[in-house]
Amino acid sequence: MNSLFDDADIPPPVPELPEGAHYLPGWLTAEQQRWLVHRFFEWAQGPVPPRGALVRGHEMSVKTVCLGWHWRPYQYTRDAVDVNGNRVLDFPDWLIRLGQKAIAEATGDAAAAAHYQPDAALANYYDEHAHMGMHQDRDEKSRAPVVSLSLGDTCRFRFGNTENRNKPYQDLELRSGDLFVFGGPSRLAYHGVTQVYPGTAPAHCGLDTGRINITLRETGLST
Ligand SMILES: O=C(O)CCC(=O)C(=O)O
Ligand SMILES: [Fe+2]
Repeated sequence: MNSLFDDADIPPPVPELPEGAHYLPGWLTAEQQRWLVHRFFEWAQGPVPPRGALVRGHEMSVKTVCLGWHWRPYQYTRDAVDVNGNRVLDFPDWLIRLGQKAIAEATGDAAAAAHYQPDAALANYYDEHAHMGMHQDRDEKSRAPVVSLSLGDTCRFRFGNTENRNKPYQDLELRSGDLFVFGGPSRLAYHGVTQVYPGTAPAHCGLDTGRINITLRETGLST
């Protein structure tokens, strides 16, 4: 076999998604991925360490560090009241611009992109055993889209409907560098991460083990 035509690096076909959901595989360059991975490790050294949030008394397997606003179920606060009480890091300007670029390229709607003002980021770290159950992102007052960036290991991402956790849903693989956006009629779709595939992170992404996912949101809150 001629390895020139090896298909290992060709992503699977892009699935048909419900209105408002957009999947842009390979959106981040290798350099951008490495840069974001470094930022994640800086954030993790910041005033609030990553922690598994308590959901109905159970600690999530995913460890989360927040920017702008601290998220805990089912509330945003400026201070990490359920961790160490410290105020979270500010939401950086460059991350607003990255979010706007993501909206522009995912939706083609330049006006929506210009108005997008994400003010909270949840940076999640998944080890090989971590997963995230089906849920809606509904603690935000704003219904502006959620922008999701994936780094490191590939995962199986389940994107469902707005009614319940069950079918219909679609499974897709989110790989390092992929962008996923959900807004409009898909803003409150249930979604989750059913599996992380260890050892699948590309060497260029700067993360040896595990997966990082960064979601950007507009909280709709002020001060
Ligand atoms: O890790 C992902 O791809 C999804 C993360 C997510 O749904 C969340 O942080 O609310
Ligand atoms: Fe979510």
